[in-house]
Amino acid sequence: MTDSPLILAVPSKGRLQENAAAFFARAGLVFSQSRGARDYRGTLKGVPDVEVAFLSASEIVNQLATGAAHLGITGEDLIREQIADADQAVEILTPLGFGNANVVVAVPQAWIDVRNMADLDEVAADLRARHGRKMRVATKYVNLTRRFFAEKGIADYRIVESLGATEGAPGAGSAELIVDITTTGATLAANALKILDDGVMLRSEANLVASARAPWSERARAAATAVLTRIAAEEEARESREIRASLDPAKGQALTALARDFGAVQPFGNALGREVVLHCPASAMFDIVAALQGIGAQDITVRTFDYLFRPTNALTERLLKRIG
Ligand SMILES: Nc1ncnc2c1ncn2[C@@H]1O[C@H](COP(=O)(O)OP(=O)(O)OP(=O)(O)O)[C@@H](O)[C@H]1O
Ligand SMILES: O=P(O)(O)OC[C@H]1O[C@H](OP(=O)(O)OP(=O)(O)O)[C@H](O)[C@@H]1O
Ligand SMILES: [Mg+2]
Repeated sequence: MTDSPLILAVPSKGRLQENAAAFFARAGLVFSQSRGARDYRGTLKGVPDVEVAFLSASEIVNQLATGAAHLGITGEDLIREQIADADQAVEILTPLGFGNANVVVAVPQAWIDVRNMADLDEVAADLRARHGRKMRVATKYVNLTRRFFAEKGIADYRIVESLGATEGAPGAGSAELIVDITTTGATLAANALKILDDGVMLRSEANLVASARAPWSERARAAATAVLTRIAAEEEARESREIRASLDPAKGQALTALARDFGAVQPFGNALGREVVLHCPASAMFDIVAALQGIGAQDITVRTFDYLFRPTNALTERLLKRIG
């Protein structure tokens, strides 16, 4: 425990695998799987004290919840479904912009009069009256479903646990409706299902997640800081631009005001003679260029970075604040 390494859990299959690998690669974090591609453990090139565990998105949630892994990438849908006390057990460090999918309640398109969750009350009553049984909901999101249906005041139903091909359940007659994840809607459409108007239970995406229960040794902390520093520097770089220009030094005050107005910084100060260097949010770049032209700047160039290392970063701060 005192000097356990950092365990980093990475999706090894399914929808998140490719994007997760690309995400780490962008941050300059390259896996080495010493014993060939079927090895489920690896290391990070050039970052000591990290053990990489290649697991399914769902197993990553289990390991974060128990503390068997320190950091991992997985879907929020699985976190909310599989961990009852998610906010105690884990800290979501940042959403990653991939693996987007909604967990939804869907019913047969043929149910023309059923549009929202409240309408399910009538469906349930009808099934009971006519067939003497409960309305059945097929899903693998048992906990999310119970919570959401309770919030919507739907109580008269039964969950049929599904382990795959959930969308086929109504057609096969094993359930009346389903709760499942959807991205393009193609699978729902292929099974003649529609999402209820208020039936989006959760908008999920992949997240970088830390375990609050893992053994955060000094070694693990240092390794996590090294990993998060690279991830944050890549993100900071992607969201930033460097602007250089030639400007009359007498315009120093106007330049300082301009930088302040647009949230730009002058990393080398105001003392470069005619040379101006600004770091700015990518979104403000064209406005800043126009403003610079407005005060007489010339030969304005804009560059992107591969990495931008700040003295500290939000990811590391968030982690350290949480694990104390
Ligand atoms: N259609 C989808 N598009 C984008 N992301 C998805 C999609 N379906 C699932 N995901 C995300 O990826 C996670 C993993 O789902 P995926 O189906 O890839 O897992 P898996 O490794 O195949 O495991 P299983 O065998 O249980 O399905 C989901 O929980 C969700 O966060
Ligand atoms: O809205 P769509 O873009 O059609 O995507 C939705 C489908 O994708 C997922 O299944 P997946 O392909 O991962 O197969 P699985 O059920 O075997 O996990 C999910 O369980 C849906 O079935
Ligand atoms: Mg799947």
